[in-house]
Amino acid sequence: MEGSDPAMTDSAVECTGLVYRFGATRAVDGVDFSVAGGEVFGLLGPNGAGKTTTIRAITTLLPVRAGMIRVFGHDVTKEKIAVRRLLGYVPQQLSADAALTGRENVTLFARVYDVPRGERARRVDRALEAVGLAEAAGRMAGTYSGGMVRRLELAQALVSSPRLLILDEPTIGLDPIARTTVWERLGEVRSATGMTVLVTTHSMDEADRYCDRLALMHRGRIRALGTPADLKSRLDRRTPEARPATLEDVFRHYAGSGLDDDRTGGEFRDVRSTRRTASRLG
Ligand SMILES: Nc1ncnc2c1ncn2[C@@H]1O[C@H](COP(=O)(O)OP(=O)(O)OP(=O)(O)O)[C@@H](O)[C@H]1O
Repeated sequence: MEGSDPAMTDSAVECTGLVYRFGATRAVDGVDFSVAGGEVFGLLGPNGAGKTTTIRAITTLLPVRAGMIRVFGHDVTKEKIAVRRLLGYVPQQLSADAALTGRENVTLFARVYDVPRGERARRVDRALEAVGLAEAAGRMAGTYSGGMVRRLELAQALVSSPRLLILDEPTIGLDPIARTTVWERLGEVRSATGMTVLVTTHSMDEADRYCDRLALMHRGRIRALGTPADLKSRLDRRTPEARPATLEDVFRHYAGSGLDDDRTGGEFRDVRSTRRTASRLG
């Protein structure tokens, strides 16, 4: 598919047989899934399940040594630059600079992503507007609330007009109103542009409400895949109970007793990284 026309495929992401090891740890252990163009696809799973490793491979930040990933038909190994041009990525780690204004932060990303100089100012304003930060754009990012920082990071990723936006835990550490605002802004950009969204989350509630389809990961593998309604109704058939299954029931069924269960495979560094993200946003 080298040099193929991305418009020729409806599939935003095709991930086949992905295996990724950190030394002896098989962080991703044979993962297959595809994300259709225009959908919001959620990767759900406990700490250490392999979600971040999977999306870092999709973004080309980790090498794909076993398996294959295509983004709009482009092979992430052979066509790195083409893939990067199609992507926006909001990592878990802080990507905004507290000592720069909101506008300066987004402008920096516009340069990094090679947004043509003549279009930069307009695209930066549009991205800030899209996330509701037009008025605060002249303020230092260090004075922003956690929700504003997350929306600023969203603007940074949107400035290149990506066809695929990848978000790692976009609402971690945010209060309920800030969470809703992030999702609403995302929804508005999606309806305006048809952008595809791939998101990792621990929030069952958000996965249920905002994702078209979900893959539930546990110990490097996908244990269940489908729409939130599918996943819940499948569980209903297996364990008929008085009340309908929730997504949390689905999660417990496939991943053990809960997010903080020590059998789920999360390690110290997983907790540390989650806390670091949460505290800088809190
Ligand atoms: N740089 C690294 N070096 C060594 N092991 C790592 C590294 N990154 C991840 N791992 C291990 O790989 C496994 C999967 O980690 P990953 O970060 O992909 O999980 P995750 O599902 O994203 O977790 P979280 O929800 O905590 O972000 C874990 O066992 C983790 O400890």
